[in-house]
Amino acid sequence: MEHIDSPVLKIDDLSVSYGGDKYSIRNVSAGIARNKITAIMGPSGCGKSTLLRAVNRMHELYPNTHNKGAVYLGDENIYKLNPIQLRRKIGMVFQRPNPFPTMSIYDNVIAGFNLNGIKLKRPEKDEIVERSLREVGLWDEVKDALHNRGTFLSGGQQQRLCIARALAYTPEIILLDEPTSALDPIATAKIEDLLVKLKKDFTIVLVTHNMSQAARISDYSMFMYLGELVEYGKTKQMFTMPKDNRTEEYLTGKIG
Ligand SMILES: Nc1ncnc2c1ncn2[C@@H]1O[C@H](COP(=O)(O)OP(=O)(O)OP(=O)(O)O)[C@@H](O)[C@H]1O
Repeated sequence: MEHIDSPVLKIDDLSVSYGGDKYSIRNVSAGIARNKITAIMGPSGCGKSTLLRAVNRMHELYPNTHNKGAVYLGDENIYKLNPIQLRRKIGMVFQRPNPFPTMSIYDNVIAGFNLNGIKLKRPEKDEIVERSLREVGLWDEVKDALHNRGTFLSGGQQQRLCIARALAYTPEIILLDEPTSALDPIATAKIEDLLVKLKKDFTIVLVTHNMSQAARISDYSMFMYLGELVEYGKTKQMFTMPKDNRTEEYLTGKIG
């Protein structure tokens, strides 16, 4: 397994169950490299989303979950933090662009603050909205329509809006669960370019089914299989010289 010096996040022997003694991921340990893109790959049901959710405690939104092990953000075990505070530091973007349908573009960007009862003055809100929309390359496209609903945007624009919503909190880490699987190739390419740009300021962890996407944009890759982290290393190395048989079989299309 890849050793990461001074990781921003350290996953330590983590197992997660949605109920009973069946664990959907088992004994996962890995450091996540700061200001890099880490891809999580593997066949359907291998536990990619579960691992991603466990890193900002979104899995706890399902009933009966429990976990063993720990995840450290700096020196703090995230399971000892307040989940709302934690999700300000580790944001999440989902597969389907999900702007709040009744809210304007402007309100979508600052939704996290409003929903959590954080009061901001108008100039602060304006500043956060403009900064976040600029960061995702959407400002020029929407600056004259900020008070229109976000759902009028194209799928790719909506997904960039959802990334802007995550960035509004200036998190340390952004988790993305198959963020381009509902998008066409042009919108996908824009999101991929955006993620490569964003890694200068943020650490990115990306679940993807799309091996060529992982190869194109990630620095490190994890290969998961049946709930286990089978291989973790530099993406180039994993794609050219996988160490585990199962990784090779997945990359060559024999499993998954
Ligand atoms: N809310 C849930 N309740 C119970 N079991 C779940 C839940 N979510 C996932 N699981 C189970 O956990 C295991 C891992 O699922 P997970 O969604 O993490 O895999 P995945 O690799 O992300 O799959 P996919 O690529 O299909 O999204 C599967 O066996 C799945 O059935």
